[in-house]
Amino acid sequence: MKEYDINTNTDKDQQGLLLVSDIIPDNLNILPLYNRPVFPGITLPITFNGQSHVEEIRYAIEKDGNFLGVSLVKNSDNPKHETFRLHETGSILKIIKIIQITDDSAHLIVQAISRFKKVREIHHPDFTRWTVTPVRDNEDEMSDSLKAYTLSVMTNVKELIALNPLMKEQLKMVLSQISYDKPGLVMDLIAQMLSAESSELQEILETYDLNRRAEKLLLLLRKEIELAQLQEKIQKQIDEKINRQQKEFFLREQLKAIKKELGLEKDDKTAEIEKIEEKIKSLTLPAEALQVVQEELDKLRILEPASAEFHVTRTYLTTLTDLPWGFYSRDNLDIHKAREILDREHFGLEDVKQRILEVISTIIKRGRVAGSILCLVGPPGVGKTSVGRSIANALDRKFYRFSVGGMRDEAEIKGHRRTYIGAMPGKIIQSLKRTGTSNPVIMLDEIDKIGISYQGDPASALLEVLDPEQNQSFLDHYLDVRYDLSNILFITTANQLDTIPSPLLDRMEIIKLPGYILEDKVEIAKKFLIPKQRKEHGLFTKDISISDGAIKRIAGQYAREAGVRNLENQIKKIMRQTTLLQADKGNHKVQVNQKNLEEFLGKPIYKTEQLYTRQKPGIVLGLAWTPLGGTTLYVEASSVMSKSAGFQQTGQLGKVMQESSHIAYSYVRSYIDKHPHEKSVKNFFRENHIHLHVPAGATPKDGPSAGITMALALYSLALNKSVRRDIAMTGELSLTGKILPIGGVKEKTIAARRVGIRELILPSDNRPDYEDLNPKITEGIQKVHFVDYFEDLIPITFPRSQKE
Ligand SMILES: Nc1ncnc2c1ncn2[C@@H]1O[C@H](COP(=O)(O)OP(=O)(O)OP(=O)(O)O)[C@@H](O)[C@H]1O
Repeated sequence: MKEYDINTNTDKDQQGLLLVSDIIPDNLNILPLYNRPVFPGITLPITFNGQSHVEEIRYAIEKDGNFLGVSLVKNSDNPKHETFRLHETGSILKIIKIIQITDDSAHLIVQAISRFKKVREIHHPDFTRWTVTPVRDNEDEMSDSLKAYTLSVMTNVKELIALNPLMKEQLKMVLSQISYDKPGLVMDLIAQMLSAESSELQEILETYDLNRRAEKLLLLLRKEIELAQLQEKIQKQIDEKINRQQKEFFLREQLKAIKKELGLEKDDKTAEIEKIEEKIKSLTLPAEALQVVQEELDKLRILEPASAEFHVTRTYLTTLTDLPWGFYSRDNLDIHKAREILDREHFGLEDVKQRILEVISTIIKRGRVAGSILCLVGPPGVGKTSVGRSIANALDRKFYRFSVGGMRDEAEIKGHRRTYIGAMPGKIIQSLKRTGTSNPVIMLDEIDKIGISYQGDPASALLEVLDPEQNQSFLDHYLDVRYDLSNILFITTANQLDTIPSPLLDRMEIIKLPGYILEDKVEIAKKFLIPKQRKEHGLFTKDISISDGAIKRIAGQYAREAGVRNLENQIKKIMRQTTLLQADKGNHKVQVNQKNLEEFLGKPIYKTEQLYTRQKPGIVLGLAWTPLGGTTLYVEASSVMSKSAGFQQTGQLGKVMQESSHIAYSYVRSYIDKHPHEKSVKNFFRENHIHLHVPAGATPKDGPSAGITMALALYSLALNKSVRRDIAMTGELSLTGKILPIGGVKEKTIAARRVGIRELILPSDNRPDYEDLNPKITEGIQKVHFVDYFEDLIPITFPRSQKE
């Protein structure tokens, strides 16, 4: 039996006296500790869970005089029996107070009395029970080395206290209570406070020799200090960062306040409002707009800058004040200069230029645009857009262009109401903002392709914009303030007139650009397209030359359409290859001529001038007008012997064209009946099923102007005689054989010339149209036959030898 002084603070006088309750029994119940060991000298609360542990504690209270042992569970030992898992050195605890004890948990306040060493295990069916021997520190003789160790420990502890404020209070209290003559106790108390690993702490517990214990503790203390230093460093860095940010924030706020106090700077909202007010001063706002602006400004003043409403109002005011209220560019009043600009930028187009100059001179004379809406109509690539730009240049006005093709929403023209999120003004107001003047030239492209949908009718919105009666006070939904558009010169472009809504068409001044003949294209290429593309590809005159013959071949065999865009594309192709050749071979001069053209552009797209090189009965060359320009078109008729007569047409003919084919069929049948013909001819339509076809079957065609062509094809088929190859015709046929006038004389003449036709047949009523044509267009046409009746065609079209 060993005795132990449990009161660490007891006076020397009391040391000899021992209470019965302080006598530690030899055999104790041993309870496991899972986290860290308990060091002697410590009083601490402790909880044990589990029914068997509660039983053990009860036993300790009842039988072992409140003493029990605790020992740390080993990490990787035999888990089967706790005995094998427990370290053999542990601590003897005395239960000082029972806080709560239930069937499966016990909360206690215990005091660790001393270390113990296991002597042997006592067999007990339910408990882990060992015979233990308490281990006391030998502090009787304080050697010098132990003193030194103790001092060193204390120095390190002080260092640690300085670093770790959490430990500070605890350690301070401990240190104040202990004296240096109990170094073992001091070390145990310090060890209890360290955050070291449980195995390291257990090692300290198991080290009975004080010098060695101090050594080990010093190691742990150093570690702890380093950890604390690192922690402090990290903390400092974080603090610094936060402090810097806070400092900057405070300084900035202070600066703002100082500046505001000194009147040097306003807050964001005031600055914003003043900016808008400043802008208003520079504008000539009409009274209505001014009132709205003032109202909106008042609203802005009371709104919170962070609110959505503030944002909406500010955007509205910015848009409104960004418009060029009262700003007009000064028009060029010199008509000669205007003519010079038009001539400089475009080849040919004499009558177009003439019409444009008339419009410009009116604008100059009246000093305002009012009423002039130009509509440039023509196939793609004939220069509608570039003529529009030239008009702006000639007038010295800003130019803005946008396409209305496919536009389905009225809001694109008139804007969205401001209540919608992301609302914007319409295209017209946007173009004013972009150009910065109230009198630009605005080009509305593809007006013939404007759409209608459930979102409104953009065409009627356009009417409001274009109509001189209405556009003085145009109301955009977003702006909600009237804007005078009457000084804008509107130019529209279209490929065809038929699909333009008639109220719009009525208000426009139509200027037709019919397309170019081969010679024009060669000139345009030489004078405009080649120099332009050369420049755009970074080439000089010395780098590339394209012979006249080659240009002619490009225009004739690679780009035969009415405009010059394809021609320009072919020229681009040559330029691109030149730049590549130069990159490969250094400063290499490229010379393109008729012979080597194919090396650049590949095989020609159009080989022969005409589809048919040999004429056959039933085939007649007609002339047609399409949105892509004038074109030549063959009509083919063929017969199938059949018991029942019949007539069918193919080639995607529109309704009007189908009707006119029926007229041709009926008329030719009755013409043959009424006039002397051979019997086989007389019976031809009764005995044959007739098929009429217009090639390029995939392209839709319509209109009445192929009437005479179809009738002649049927007549030629019935007679089994071919018509002349070198003649082309156009004209509407009435049921009585009268030939009625048609449109697009100019385009059709150009188309005929493009394929080398030299003789034309036109309705008599179209004579003035033809005679009005520029001699340059009619230059290559040797003869034009003006006809009134179907009969007139016969002597012209059938070669003399075959004539009846
Ligand atoms: N008479 C001309 N003189 C000089 N260049 C021309 C002439 N006609 C057309 N061009 C040029 O042809 C190119 C195509 O013209 P543009 O784009 O104006 O055609 P467009 O008629 O507006 O075609 P789209 O209907 O497809 O918009 C432009 O580079 C233009 O400068």
